[in-house]
Amino acid sequence: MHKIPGPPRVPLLGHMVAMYKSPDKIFEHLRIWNKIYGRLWRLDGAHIHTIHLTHPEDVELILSTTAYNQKDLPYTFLQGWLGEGLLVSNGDKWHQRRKMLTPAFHLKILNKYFSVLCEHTQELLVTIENELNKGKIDVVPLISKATLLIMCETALGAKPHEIPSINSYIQSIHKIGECVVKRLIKPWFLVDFIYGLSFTARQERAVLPDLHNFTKNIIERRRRKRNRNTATGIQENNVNEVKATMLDILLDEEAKGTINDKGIREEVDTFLFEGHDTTATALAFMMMRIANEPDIQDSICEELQDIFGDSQRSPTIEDLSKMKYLECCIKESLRLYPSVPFLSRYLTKEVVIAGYTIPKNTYVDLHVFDIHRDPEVYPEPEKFRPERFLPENTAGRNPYSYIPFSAGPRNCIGQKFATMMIKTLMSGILRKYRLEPITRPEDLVFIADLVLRTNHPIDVRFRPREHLTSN
Ligand code: HEM
Repeated sequence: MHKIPGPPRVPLLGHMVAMYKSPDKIFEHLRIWNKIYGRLWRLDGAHIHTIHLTHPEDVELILSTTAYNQKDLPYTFLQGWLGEGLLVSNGDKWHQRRKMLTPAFHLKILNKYFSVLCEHTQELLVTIENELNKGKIDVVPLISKATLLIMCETALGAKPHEIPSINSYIQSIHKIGECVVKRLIKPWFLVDFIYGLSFTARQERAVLPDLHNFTKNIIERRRRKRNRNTATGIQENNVNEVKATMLDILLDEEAKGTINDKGIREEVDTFLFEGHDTTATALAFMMMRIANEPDIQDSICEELQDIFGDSQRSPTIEDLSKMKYLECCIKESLRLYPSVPFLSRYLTKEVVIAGYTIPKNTYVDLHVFDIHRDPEVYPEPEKFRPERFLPENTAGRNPYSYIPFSAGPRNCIGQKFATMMIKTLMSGILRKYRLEPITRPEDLVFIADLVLRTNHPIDVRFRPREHLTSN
């Protein structure tokens, strides 16, 4: 281990001093160290040793097998909120829950969600129209609200009018993210007792009831509705409602005794966060980037014109499968702006990586953001080039050089649904509006957080397409 390169260490403190920085500086420094030390390097803080990886072959070694898919820090910092939900659980519990929840993402079920996606797209277009007079719109809160409402209705069966306090739920998630990052950079916060006494812990404790009550109310409402339907013999099929939501699958399992109320709440909290925040992040960055790439935006619109002509009709699932160029743009956007910029694993057994023997109890951080910017794999990596993802250009590329949804047995369970959401919302927006740049790619200052965020708004101007020819 001691032969592995890394930034200079301070005796006893290791790299703790180097890591004690603001969230934007941490993000920047991790990137600088990736550049200086390359494929494999090391950071130590107190008794914690972390290996940092940026090479697809090493990433494959870790992600392709269940042998190295244990999660520990920083995921354990989320346990006050997400308990032992799928994102943070390990071992048999993770395996059993993953098996239980996989049917909720079967294509047949996702297709049933499609009409809900279309309705929410229309509502988003109305919201945008109402905000046009502002001249520019910060797309992060706009899209976060839309994806949260979509997740509530599809995964949990809750209609918008049944959901209170959406804005405060979103703010509470941001607050938790800040607490996790503060806990990571202050090694004394690794001691639960010390952390518990801190102002940050008090902030975390203050927002947890908001987060938990939000989902608890939705679960209770669904339970009561199901009980009423059972009592009156109504089948959800007959009431024109999306059935077999993820929550219904969990409530069915509860009836069989394979999960309890606490387990249901853990999974609902996990899905709601993972499902809406990552997708909103992906969409927000994509809208900003497309606004800055007028030729690419024109090409997407030509494809949409070929599919829809001048019709205002709603899309169908078949239409989505024809949006090949838009799909390449989504992939290219997720390459440049992966919603989850870092992944972390905890080694429970020794592994040899790039000739170094890494002992067990070491953390392994995978730098998705920089893996996606390797100039050997993606020449001129900062350029937005959707054609990188045309089938003829991906042949022969190591699949672990593109991991916005992670990869292997612990990959993102919601990947197909996320892509469907992004395609539906993005195509709906671009059919009605031309996106024009306010925030530029070079203005972005990323910060270390649970998902990729910036320390400033991401603004875009929306110009109605019917006005374009006359203006
Ligand atoms: C663009 C949107 C999305 C992106 C980029 C994304 C990305 C990811 C990534 C990178 C992971 C692995 C995290 C890790 O190992 O630390 C993950 C896991 C997960 N994602 Fe997503 N995700 C997206 C959308 C969704 C959606 C829509 C859902 C649910 C409906 C979802 C549910 C989950 C869950 C439950 C896990 C944990 C899986 C496990 O550990 O077995 N995600 N996601």
